[in-house]
Amino acid sequence: MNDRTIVHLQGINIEQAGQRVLSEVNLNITKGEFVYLIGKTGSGKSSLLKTLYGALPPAGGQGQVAGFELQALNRRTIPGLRRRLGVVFQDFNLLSDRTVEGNLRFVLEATDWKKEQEMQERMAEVLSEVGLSGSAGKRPHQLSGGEQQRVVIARALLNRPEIIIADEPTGNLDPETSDDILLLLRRLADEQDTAVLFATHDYRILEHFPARIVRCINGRLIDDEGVSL
Ligand SMILES: Nc1ncnc2c1ncn2[C@@H]1O[C@H](COP(=O)(O)OP(=O)(O)OP(=O)(O)O)[C@@H](O)[C@H]1O
Repeated sequence: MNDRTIVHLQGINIEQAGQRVLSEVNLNITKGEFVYLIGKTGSGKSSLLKTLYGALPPAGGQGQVAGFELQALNRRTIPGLRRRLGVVFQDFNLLSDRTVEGNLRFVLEATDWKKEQEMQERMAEVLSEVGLSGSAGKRPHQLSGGEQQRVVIARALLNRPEIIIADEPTGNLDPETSDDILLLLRRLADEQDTAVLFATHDYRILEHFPARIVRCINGRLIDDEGVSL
């Protein structure tokens, strides 16, 4: 572990409804690193991601994410952790009755931004980063699936997260649009030093855009070489 470590798990056990899903998980991710998380359906990818964003307390072991101790998280500290993370799901989860700007504003207000000019500037910045500067006034249904996922990524970037946790973010997108979203996240990792943990079933993406891979298999997390982490 060093001062660029953003995820540090040691011997973490993960359970769902009292059943062990993953045992003795060790994982280190550093700032700016791009990591794929793969594994068959039901192998524990989403459970691991939930543990990282504080939605599933570990059933044993030790872990830190963005400086927060996972075992010590509680209702008071979880909002602080969530502010250091950007979470992107397969379903876009945008508020359909609000514009793109309204969706971004909703998050800024929920995370205590107060000054109108600063909010305007930050919304313009994140929309520019995802290539949607002209779309602030549109509603989600006026955007394509790829554009909606870009809005979700813009929303995830608002508070300058140290890591983006993406759970099958391209699962509902066609191959070309999936590539665009993947390349956007990889550019953010390179240019903004944001780590990205990208859960996917899409072996085409892994082949076309190689990066570090961690795999859930037989209740364990293993690295690219098949060594138990
Ligand atoms: N809320 C829950 N309550 C009970 N069991 C759950 C819950 N969520 C997941 N599980 C179980 O935990 C195991 C791991 O599920 P998880 O969703 O983490 O897998 P996954 O690798 O993300 O799968 P997929 O690729 O299908 O999303 C599965 O056996 C699943 O049935």
